Parts: sequence; C-alpha cells; structure tokens
Amino acid sequence: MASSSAGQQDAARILLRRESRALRAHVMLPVGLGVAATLAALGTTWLVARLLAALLGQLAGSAAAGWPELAAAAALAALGVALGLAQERAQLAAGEAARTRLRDLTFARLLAAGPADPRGVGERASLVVDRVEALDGYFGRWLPTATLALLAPLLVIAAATWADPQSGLLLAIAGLLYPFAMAATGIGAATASRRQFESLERLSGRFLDRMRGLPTLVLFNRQEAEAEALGEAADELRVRTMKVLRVAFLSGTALELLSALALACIAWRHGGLPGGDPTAGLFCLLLVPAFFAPLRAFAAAYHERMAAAGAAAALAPLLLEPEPEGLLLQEMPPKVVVTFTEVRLSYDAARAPALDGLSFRVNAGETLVLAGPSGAGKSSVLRLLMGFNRPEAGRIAINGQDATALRPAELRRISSYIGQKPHLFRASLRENIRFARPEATAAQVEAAARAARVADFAAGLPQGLDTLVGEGGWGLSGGQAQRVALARAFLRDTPLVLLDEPTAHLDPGTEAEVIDSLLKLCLGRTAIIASHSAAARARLGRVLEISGGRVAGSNRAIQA
Ligand SMILES: Nc1ncnc2c1ncn2[C@@H]1O[C@H](COP(=O)(O)OP(=O)(O)OP(=O)(O)O)[C@@H](O)[C@H]1O
Repeated sequence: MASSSAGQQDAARILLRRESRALRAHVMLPVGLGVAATLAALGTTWLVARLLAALLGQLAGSAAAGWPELAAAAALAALGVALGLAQERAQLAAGEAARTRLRDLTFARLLAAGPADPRGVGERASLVVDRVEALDGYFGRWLPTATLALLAPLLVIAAATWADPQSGLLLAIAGLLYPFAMAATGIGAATASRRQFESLERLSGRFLDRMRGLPTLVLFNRQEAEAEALGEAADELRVRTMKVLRVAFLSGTALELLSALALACIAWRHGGLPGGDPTAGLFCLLLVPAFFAPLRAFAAAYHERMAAAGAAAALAPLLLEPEPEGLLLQEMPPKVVVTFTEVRLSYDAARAPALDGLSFRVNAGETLVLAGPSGAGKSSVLRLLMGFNRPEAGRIAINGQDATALRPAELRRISSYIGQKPHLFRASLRENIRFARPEATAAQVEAAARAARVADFAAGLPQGLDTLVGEGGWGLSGGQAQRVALARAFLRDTPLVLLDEPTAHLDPGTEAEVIDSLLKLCLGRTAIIASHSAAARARLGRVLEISGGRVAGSNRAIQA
C-alpha cells in the first residue's frame, strides 16, 4: 500500500516534470515579466526613499532634487503596474495552454483505449474535467510564482545589501527561515489537500453514476436513500475542505509573523544608527514588503501544487503509458481478408479465457455471422479487430499481414462498427450521420441517409434531416436509431464492417427491414456480424458457431 502510494507520487512527479518541459515557454513569460516588475519596484522604492528623506529635510538640496525624482518614481510605478498586469495575463495564458494540452492528451488516450479502459464512466469524466482543471493552477500560478519566489527576493536582498549590507543580511536570514515555517505547516497541507481531492473524486464519480441510473433509482424507490448517501459524501468533502483552509490560514500567519520580525529588526538597526544614511535606511525598510510579496504569493499558490500532485497521480497511469506503437497503413486496402489462427484472449488471469484457440477465415467481400450462446466470445472477436484488445497468443491477419503490427487506430480506420444501441449525440440527424466522416460533403451525407433509409422516416420529422435528436431532442425508435448507425457506416465506406447484435431489441418487421439495409451495406465488403438472431443467421451469410471461445461448428466451413 505504502509502496504503491510512493509509486503514484513518483509517477505524478515524472508527469509534472515532463509537462513543465513541454510548457516551458508559457511558464517562463510570466517569470520574465515578474522579474522586470520587481526591478521596476526596486527603482521606485529607491526614488521614494530619497523623496521621503528629502521631505524630512535630511537630504542636502532636497527641494531642487524632488520633482524629477517624483516624476521618475511615478513613471516607474506605472511601468511596474503595467508589468504586473501583463504578468497576470501571461499566467492565465499559461494555465489555459496547460489545460488545453492536457485535456487533448487525456481525451485522446481515453478514446484510444475505448471499451478496454477499466475505469468507470464517472472516473473517466473526472479525469478529463476535474483533474485537468486542477493542473491549470500548477502551470498558471504555482510554477511562475515558485520561480519568482526564488528570484525576486534574491534581487531585493542584492539591492538591500548594496544600500546597507547588514539589512541585506537580515533579509537573507528571514528568507532562510521561511522554508522552515512553510514546512511546519505545509506537510499537513499536503495530506489534507490530497484527502480533499480524493473525497471530491468519490463524490463526483458517485453523482455521475447515480445520474445515469436515475430511472432505475426511481423505479426501485431508492431516491431518498441515495440522496442521503450523497449528502454524507458531500459532508465529508465539507469537513476536508475546512481542514485544508485551516492549514492554509496557519501558514499565512507564520509568514506575517516573519515579515513583522524582519521589519522590526531593520527599523531597530537604522533607528539606532547615529549619522547613518537616512535614504538607505528608508530604502531597506520599504524593501521589506517587496521582499515578502513574492513569498506571500508563493504561500497562496502552494495549495495549487498540492492539488496538482493529486491530479497528476490520477492522470499519470493514463498519460505516461507509452504511445501505442505500430505500423501505419500505406493506403486504405480496397478489399480485406481476415484470418484468425489459434487466437487466445483473456481479460482476467483468474477466469477462463474469452477466446481459446479460435481459428476462422473471412474472405474478401464475404459476410460471416458469428453465432453462439451469451459469453461465447463473439464481441471479443470484434474488439480484437478494432484494436481495443490484443491477443495473448495466436495470430490475427488482415490481408495476410499481422494485424497486431499495425497501430490500433489503423485497425479502426479500415472498419465501421455498429453496436446494439447506437449513441445519438444531441445534434441534428444530419450531424449525427456526418459524425462518421466530418469532411463528407452534404451530397455524400444525403446519399448515406438514403442508402440506410434514414431519409424515409426523416421526411416525416419537423425539420427533416435537420431535426434535433439525442438527449432532449426528437426521440427515435430502436429501428430508426439503428438506421442512423447504418447511414454512418455507409458514409464511412470502409472495406471491413463489424456489427455486434445489430438487430437486437427490434420487432420482426423492423428487423427484416434493417437486414435488407445490412445486406446492401455488406455487399462488396468483408463483414463480421455477431448475432443471436435466427433471421440474421438465415439471411446474412455464412454462420460460424462459437462456444467457450472456440469454433463449435460451421455450416459451410472455411477453416483457416
Ligand atoms: N471487459 C471485460 N472484462 C472482463 N471480462 C470480459 C470483458 N468483456 C467480456 N468478458 C468476458 O469474456 C467472455 C466473452 O465475452 P463476449 O462479450 O465476447 O461474449 P459474447 O459472445 O459477445 O456475449 P453476448 O452474446 O452476451 O454479447 C465472457 O465470459 C465475458 O464475461
């Protein structure tokens, strides 16, 4: 347990380091602007110290020297404000760049893993949304602020040492004490923040899961019990958030104390210095806030680092996984021959393999119906052909070439998939079809809609193909939704078609119509169809019975 948590922290560190390198240019801009703002503040402080000393009548020829210095101080102060604003904007931009990059990476990895990803829906949503969001502050606030918390106080110490070496030394000592004050309170902050994040993830995962199953909760009259459980989880989050705030408040108090002490020491030194330079004394006193300002920003941004550590630990297993390797297709093959030879696939070492030495061949342009009882391994065959899983033994060949040598995404490029219940996005029917090939022309989308006979029922909808469907849109029947999926497959126009129970849940009449369209779709393409349906077996093509992950029998067998 302890070593796995240490492993997670290491992985989080590796991920943060890798991403910091990738985003270096974005992070260095606010640092550069912050250094420039500090230099402007030092100049302003020096001029203000001279003016104050002159005002107190202690500088020779004060009245004559006052106006140009006042103008220069005002100009430098204005420059400092402008640089500060530019720094703020650059920090926001760095955070945004980090968010965009990490969200794209996370999303791409989750999409590539597809159904093979073992994470729950809630967890996956939390990775893309909350976890990535938590890293925004790390790159936008923490990294620039932490770098400036090192550089800016060093510049202030150098300026103070130039004016009065002993004041410089005092500031240096305060700077050295600061990490101890932070460490005393920061260790607690790390744990509190990690726990807060864990409970936030639990709450959001549970909420999403229950929202998806809302009709089931209502049917079983469990809504009150669930609301109570969600309330308890929310309460746990509240307690943990308060703990984080308490610790953050403590670290702020430690810093204020240190700042007051440094101010008192410098004031005491210059107050008791007979015949000392009043400008230097005032300058050093005025430098104390400038010295502590970057450290205060550092303390305020510290929780960003803690939140990022938790988020990076959750994202690391996904983002540090090496990119799936493999060959790219030179060109789209016009025809596809699929051969399985003694293929074995296990999802779980403790359970019997899903495919156990399965062999078959599907010729170019042929349709093969995979039949067999539930759990026989039909869907597993399709998942292998889509590159979501890899066989642990045996060989899968596409046109005689080892399919596992190809990059998994390339396998998906040559195939179209239709499942039992196609997902309709909240968009028009037209957009739902175009989703399969975004670059398709309007004429191609309409041709696909006609081929799949979507156009037939679309004619009766309020806005035809432009009718909004999906969540909150026009409801479609199972058969109509399946026609949209067929239209997507027509539009993709790939040489291989993979179908998983495409006529499940349809009445015999609708099923017969969908099979007519399937026959049209499969014409000239290689098709593999997992189906329990007697009608599909009778009409679609050669049937291969599988059972327990191996061939049980085949009516017109073409074995590998
Ligand atoms: N993601 C998974 N993790 C673990 N085991 C799995 C997973 N998917 C499938 N299995 C197991 O693999 C075996 C084959 O499942 P598969 O879905 O391929 O069967 P099927 O013939 O398509 O079944 P059905 O007709 O019910 O869809 C089953 O024992 C199933 O429990």
